[in-house]
Amino acid sequence: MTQKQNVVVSETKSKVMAQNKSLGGGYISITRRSILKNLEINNGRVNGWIESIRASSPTHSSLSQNKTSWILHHPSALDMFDQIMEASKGKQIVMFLDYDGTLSPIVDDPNRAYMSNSMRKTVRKLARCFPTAIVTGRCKDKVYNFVRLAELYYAGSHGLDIKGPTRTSKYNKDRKSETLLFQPATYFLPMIHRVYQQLVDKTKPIPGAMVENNKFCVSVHFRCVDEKKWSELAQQVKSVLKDYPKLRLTQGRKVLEIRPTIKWDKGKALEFLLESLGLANCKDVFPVYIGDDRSDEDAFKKLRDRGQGFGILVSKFPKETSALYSLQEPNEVMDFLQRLVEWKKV
Ligand SMILES: O=P(O)(O)OC[C@H]1O[C@H](O[C@H]2O[C@H](CO)[C@@H](O)[C@H](O)[C@H]2O)[C@H](O)[C@@H](O)[C@@H]1O
Repeated sequence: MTQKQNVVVSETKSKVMAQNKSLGGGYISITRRSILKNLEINNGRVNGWIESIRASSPTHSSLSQNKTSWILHHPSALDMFDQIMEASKGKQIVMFLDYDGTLSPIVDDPNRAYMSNSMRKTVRKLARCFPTAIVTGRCKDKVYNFVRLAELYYAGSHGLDIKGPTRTSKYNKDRKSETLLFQPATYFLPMIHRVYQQLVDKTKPIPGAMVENNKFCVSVHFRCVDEKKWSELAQQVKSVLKDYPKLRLTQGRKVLEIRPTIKWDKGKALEFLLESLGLANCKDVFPVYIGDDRSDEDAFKKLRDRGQGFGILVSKFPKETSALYSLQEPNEVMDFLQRLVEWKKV
């Protein structure tokens, strides 16, 4: 056994990693391969796009064969609960929670990605026990309308729009956090707005396509677009983006995300929030980040690099990840958060 990120992991890890890498090619179906073959996006680099689709939309049956070995590498955070708590002993736990696919289940209509009342109650209790932040690709105000908990920190637009709690709790009594507002990409606002409008126009003819304005970034959803039209959609996005070298394209779960090129992501947002809490240089901090998507990997990686706390990937399928642990779905996230609350009370 070896000690990694304050938590004990099994020696089988390296073997499993090698195995996962060699099995990586099986994550995409033949049909998708042929549909995506002609795609050119991000200055003609099609490979990144295909890989992203593979990782974010794993449906191939071979995945289930890999599951057993993957779970050895990323065990369930519920199964490892006691070990996790042991590793956090004497340290300040700080909770970072992604929204879509983590606190709310993935649904076809992004405007209806509601969080359950039981999840809201659990997160409310969690925030009484530990400093808690929502870190999301969504616009901050939109995610706030879903979560409706004023005692939390919010980092919207992939961390480009950060706001402190507006209700005091034992973690922000000094009221400094109430005035916390950080927006490192305001320069991009007019550009993002223009791109949003152009994308709405360009994607209108594609049935099922939907463009979402996330303030400092834009999401082009293709969950409800026929796979035969994915290529066309990507071409339209590319045709808009070619005039905006200061914007970059990333991909989430059936969504293309247009973001400013500045070096800022969910990992940097996590670090910024630790700093705001006065915990950035503290050895006794134990940050836990839970997320389901590609953009959450920046935060998982940040925790690995810092050697503090760990990430939990929410996924039913094996995915390449820097998270240490896994949970299968938002219901399991709720169970895990509930156990944290109960543990803190004891
Ligand atoms: O960082 P996140 O909170 O995970 O935000 C990433 C994207 O989440 C939302 O889209 C995802 O959830 C939708 C609702 O379940 C689903 O329809 C979509 O296919 C998913 O990609 C959000 O709507 C996007 O703007 C975010 O970029």
